[in-house]
Amino acid sequence: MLRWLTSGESHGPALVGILEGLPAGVPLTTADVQAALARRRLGYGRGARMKFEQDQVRLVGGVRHGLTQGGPLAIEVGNTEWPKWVDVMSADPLEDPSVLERARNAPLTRPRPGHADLIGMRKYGFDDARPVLERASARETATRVALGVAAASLLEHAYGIRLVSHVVSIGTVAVPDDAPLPTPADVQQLDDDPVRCFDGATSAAMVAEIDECHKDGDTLGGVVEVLAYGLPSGLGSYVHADRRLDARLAGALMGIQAIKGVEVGDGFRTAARRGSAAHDEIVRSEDGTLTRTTNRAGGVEGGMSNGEVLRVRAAMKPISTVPRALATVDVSTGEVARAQHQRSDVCAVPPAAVVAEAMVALVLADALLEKSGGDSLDEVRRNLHAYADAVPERLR
Ligand SMILES: Cc1cc2nc3c(=O)[nH]c(=O)nc-3n(C[C@H](O)[C@H](O)[C@H](O)COP(=O)(O)O)c2cc1C
Ligand SMILES: C=C(O[C@@H]1CC(C(=O)O)=C[C@@H](OP(=O)(O)O)[C@H]1O)C(=O)O
Repeated sequence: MLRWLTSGESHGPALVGILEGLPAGVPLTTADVQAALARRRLGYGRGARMKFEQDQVRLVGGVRHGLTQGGPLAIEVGNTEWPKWVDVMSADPLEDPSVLERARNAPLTRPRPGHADLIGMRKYGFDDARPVLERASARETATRVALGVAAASLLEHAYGIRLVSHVVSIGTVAVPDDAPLPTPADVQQLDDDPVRCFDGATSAAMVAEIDECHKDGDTLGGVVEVLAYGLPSGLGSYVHADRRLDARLAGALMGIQAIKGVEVGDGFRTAARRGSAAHDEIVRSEDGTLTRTTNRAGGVEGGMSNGEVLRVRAAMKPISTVPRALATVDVSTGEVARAQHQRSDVCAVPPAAVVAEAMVALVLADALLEKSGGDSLDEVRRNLHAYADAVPERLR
């Protein structure tokens, strides 16, 4: 079983992620993690913070000479902006609390609709939204992406599984339904695109939509898709609700800040179809193996991977800190007010795709290890191939 945890605040000294349950021998370097974090910073529409802040990666535990050792992996993602926040976010009591008067510490008492601010203050007993937003912030997704690198490395080195993430819509601008799916060979093109979109014309329209929205002092959401190529058949199970691969993927994707809906395969569109046009017929291909004429299910049937390309989508709501600030109440005075706003992303759908890819990697790595067992990468690989080889000819 693969377990993960993260800790840290948006403006704290660092975030920390721990991943337990990885076998020994999985390739992982500081540069791999740094590259993944750089991809998470990409995307047209992000705010000023992405330009001046840097992620500083340190592999703290679980890796030696570029290979995991079987113990918990610990990754620290330091924040170069920390010197500006040492007083406001100090873990220890301040010797001279008056420094806070000079620091960025005015209590945040105008909770932002769509954020955790108001309910977090109510629930944890704070008079100030600062501690709520510090932990609710999607800055935390940096650690998930860092841990996802180790999961993706396991998937690739154990069985050649490769993930791809891309943006399928921003606001009302969407890629055409019949647009080709990107493959692992297209990842560089996606990384180079300003909005991580595989369709050139749609990408340009998305950029224009973000510009328009920015001008209007507004924000945007959208839909991302993650694809997994090369999965073996039989990850997850139909035997119990919490073993279903689709349920685990949906839970992991819904666990990302601002994600409000998940689709597996054609998802909600399938509900409008007749059964004869909703499923994927089984045919014998020329090489003698069983295959499908379509992939509407998105690679999952009966809560298990079916050997086709996995396809999951996640819908992100528009950024909650709207520059044309929304109505709220100042909870310190009870007066009608406008929500707190300093700066914000206009649109964070492209980085959300990278975060979704990391979450899918973590779920698939967990499901893969559940199938294979194994304490070393070699053992995982051997077991997976033994399983695949043992499937009788008539079922392949
Ligand atoms: C990659 C990413 C970047 C985000 N950037 C911002 C941002 O700059 N400003 C903002 O208000 N919300 C941002 N959010 C979304 C908020 O954190 C989110 O709306 C908030 O946690 C409340 O959403 P919830 O109701 O799903 O928890 C971002 C989310 C993600 C995934
Ligand atoms: C720092 C990151 O994202 C932040 C997520 C975020 C939010 O409210 O979720 C709000 C913004 O931070 P701030 O309010 O300080 O401008 C984003 O920049 C990051 O992704 O690394």
